[in-house]
Amino acid sequence: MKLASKQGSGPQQQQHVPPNNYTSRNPVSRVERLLRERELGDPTGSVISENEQRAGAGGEWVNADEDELLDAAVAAVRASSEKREAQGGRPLKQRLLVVANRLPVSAVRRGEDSWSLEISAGGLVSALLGVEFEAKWIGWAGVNVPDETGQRALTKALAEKRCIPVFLDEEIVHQYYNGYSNNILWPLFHYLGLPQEDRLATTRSFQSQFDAYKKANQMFADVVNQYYEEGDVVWCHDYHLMYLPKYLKDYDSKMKVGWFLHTPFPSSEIHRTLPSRSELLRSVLAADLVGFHTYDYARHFVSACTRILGFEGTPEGVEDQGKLTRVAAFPIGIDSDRFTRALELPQVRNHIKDLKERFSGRKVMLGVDRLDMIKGIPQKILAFEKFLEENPAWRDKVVLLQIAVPTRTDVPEYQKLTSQVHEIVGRINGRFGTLTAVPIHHLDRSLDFHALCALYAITDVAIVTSLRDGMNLVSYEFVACQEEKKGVLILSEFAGAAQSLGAGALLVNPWNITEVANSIGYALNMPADEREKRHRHNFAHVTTHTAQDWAETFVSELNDTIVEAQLRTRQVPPFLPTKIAVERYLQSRNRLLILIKEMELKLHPELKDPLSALCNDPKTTVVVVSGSDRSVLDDNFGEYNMWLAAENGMFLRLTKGEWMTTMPEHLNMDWVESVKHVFEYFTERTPRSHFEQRDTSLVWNYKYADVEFGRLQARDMLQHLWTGPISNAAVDVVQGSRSVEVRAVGVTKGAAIDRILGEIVHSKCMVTPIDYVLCIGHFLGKDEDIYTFFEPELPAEPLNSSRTKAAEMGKSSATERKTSKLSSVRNSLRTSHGRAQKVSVGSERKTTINYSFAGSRSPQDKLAWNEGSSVLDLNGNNYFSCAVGRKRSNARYLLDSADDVVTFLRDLAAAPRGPPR
Ligand SMILES: O=P(O)(O)OC[C@H]1O[C@H](O[C@H]2O[C@H](CO)[C@@H](O)[C@H](O)[C@H]2O)[C@H](O)[C@@H](O)[C@@H]1O
Ligand SMILES: O=c1ccn([C@@H]2O[C@H](COP(=O)(O)OP(=O)(O)O)[C@@H](O)[C@H]2O)c(=O)[nH]1
Repeated sequence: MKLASKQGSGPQQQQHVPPNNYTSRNPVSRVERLLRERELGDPTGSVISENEQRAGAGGEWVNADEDELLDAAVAAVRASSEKREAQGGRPLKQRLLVVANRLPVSAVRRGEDSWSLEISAGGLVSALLGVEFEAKWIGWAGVNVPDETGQRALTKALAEKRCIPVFLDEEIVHQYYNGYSNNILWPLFHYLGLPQEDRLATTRSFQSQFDAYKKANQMFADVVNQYYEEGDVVWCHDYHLMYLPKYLKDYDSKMKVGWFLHTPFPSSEIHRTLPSRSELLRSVLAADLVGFHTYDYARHFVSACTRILGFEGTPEGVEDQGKLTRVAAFPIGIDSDRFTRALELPQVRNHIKDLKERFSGRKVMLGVDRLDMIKGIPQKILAFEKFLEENPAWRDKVVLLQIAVPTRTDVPEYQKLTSQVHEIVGRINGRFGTLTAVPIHHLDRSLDFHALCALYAITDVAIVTSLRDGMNLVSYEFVACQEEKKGVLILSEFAGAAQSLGAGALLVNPWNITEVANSIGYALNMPADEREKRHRHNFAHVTTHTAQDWAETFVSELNDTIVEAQLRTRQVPPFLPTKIAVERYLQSRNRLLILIKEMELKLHPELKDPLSALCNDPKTTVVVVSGSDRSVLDDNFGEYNMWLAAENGMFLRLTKGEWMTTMPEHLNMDWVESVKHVFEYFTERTPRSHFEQRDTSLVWNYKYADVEFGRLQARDMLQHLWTGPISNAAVDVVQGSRSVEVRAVGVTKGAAIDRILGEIVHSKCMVTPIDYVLCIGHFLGKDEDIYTFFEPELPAEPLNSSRTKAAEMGKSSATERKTSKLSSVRNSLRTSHGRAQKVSVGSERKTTINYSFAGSRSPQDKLAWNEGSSVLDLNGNNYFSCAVGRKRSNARYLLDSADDVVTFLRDLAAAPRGPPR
């Protein structure tokens, strides 16, 4: 996947990073980085003090006490952050609301108004047990409570544990939990496909289950909303609650919402089979931050959003109309200390002793799984059978202990699995067992924490054969308990944990029974030094990547993401104050009008005369910048007295002169041939589409094709490109409304302006600095850097905005600030970077590029010309950047449509002209 880095704001700083941008562990906090990018610099400034009031990067979490295991569960939901209040020095706490389908405790009714609470089993609960937070946990208590008395009593009992129940009735649980969540989403996300929808076999259709799913999500949202206070962080968990971010944001768009998926997110090819594929993605995208266990899952999610929704995938996440949802990988961990501490407890030591005696003379193999089809339990047992079959000498020397925790027992698939596993175990024990010993000990129940720790500690070989698994914490827990024994971990390559424990484990494909059987043999015979080496590696990982880190990183990133979104000024700008823009135009001495046209270059007939008038005004320079090639610009604008910038400014000409190239040196174009193959392939398969090859880009256009089909093809094309020819190339991919463009990195309209202006200034021999800039256009988000090109030296605010008013009241000097650096710059572009050179249209001669990318120079630095003279004398009031037809933009102003542009340019042209310069 080719992704442009966000490390620099200027086009010159665009660089390419390896495709792991969805990972979250950055050395510098995201906000700091953004501040640096935005040259706000001082981390004690006003923006950061807003940031100070959040938990997160650098924040200290308050540790809660941990007594009993149940209290530990409660502590798990106690997220607290301490940050110093800007003035008083008092700590500010940020509350965290953890929302998951299941509470960390399940309720068991003891009487009309009495309840006992038990710890729920499963990875999500275990992970959060390892986290010390000051927070509330909102979820389902795993039980139907139809009566008010019961609900009241349970609410009270849970409140002591900082848990808040969501009461779901039986029918909803059937359709939402057993049905949509566990019979549809769960198998699909684990690559087991969708169940057949058979109206004759069940009254529950996909649709009714989906409706119940939405209803349940709404019920969770209602409860969250009831407890939510401004400033809280709401962390939603898992596939049960994919609608929750949307419903929460419907309540309050300012709510800080994160969503984390504990399962895999499958390839978009799998996700697209889901009838409600788009709605679910859109609802998740309402969150501010979306997290996954691995980079792969994050990448799959982003590609599902680009392919299914047609949104833009960026290195940061998914973007739609300027609204970014951050997507990142946050691999979960465990609280390893809790396990190592438990091993020291007398009752655990006793248990260990008993188990050692019980299995003395035999090597112990261990499997611990919920009895779920994704865990590959039949595959594991069949591999063990094969091993025994092929290694008779081991038959009385090894035992497999399989803990199979019953789960989702109301779902028919799980019931079938239970019978299947029992049948296989019975057969194998019958085949290889003796009167006194059986090779497989199969337990259909859960163990308590201490029993589990003892089992992990005495195990020689742990075996995890998940067919798919979000992470698999059992493998982490086993490693944490093996400091003494240094046993071997056999681990499915399809578990998320394979990415972190792969170096120390024996990785297997669970579908390959022969391979798994061989690995069992290899593990049982592994020499001590190899075991030691492998264990060391994994132990170091497990003890340093803890559940606490995971949760802190997520919450901190969520806070940062929100501050960042506020800083990221993809805002809704005000409308262009056309009257003022005309007035200022009249008052100025040297104006620059930059008109940007994307694909459709045909000039509006009513614009011909005004454009001629503007072009012929000696105090005005008009430039048309386009992604199109030279001949297209020639055909459409050749008759005017203006500058043309083709292929995003790579070629330039005054209409009276010849084309010149401003192409940077060292522009890597090695990718062209392979991209061309992909374009040819899709052109052949998409009637009425075509592609153009330009000097710095390739554009596939489907504006004349069937729109729907064209879009589908474009999404497929992007997938082909990302996974193939451009996966390592220095290119940007720009998705247009009817086009896909692949262009060399740095070929943006903003980057072009730097080079173009140098050329114009030089060739026009300007003596008067440019004191008015109008930059107006209709194009894609990627090229928006053109609007910000002039910004660093200008006040940040446009006219009419609320922030400008504040600035005008207190800091009018900002608006008056002029381009002070201009005269201090000694070397002009020309002398430092040379001149553009002429080429003729269609010429093979590609002259060397004389402008190298300009780094982080300010526009004035960029545009200083000969020895000390100024190119720009622009103050904020005379700068009008204006986006057409976009809702959000980096431009200062908006115009609704092309018609508004025509009206405005007509007004501008009709304004009285000044004397020649
Ligand atoms: O609540 P249940 O229906 O009984 O299911 C138990 C949990 O199963 C899933 O666990 C996942 O989360 C683990 C921690 O991130 C991860 O290691 C594992 O690979 C996943 O399968 C499910 O995602 C949870 O919501 C359930 O609570
Ligand atoms: O008898 C048992 C068996 C398992 N577990 C816990 O259940 C979790 C299973 O998590 P994992 O990520 O391996 O898979 P999941 O069940 O969440 O899919 C682990 O923390 C185990 O310690 C448990 O509490 N009691």
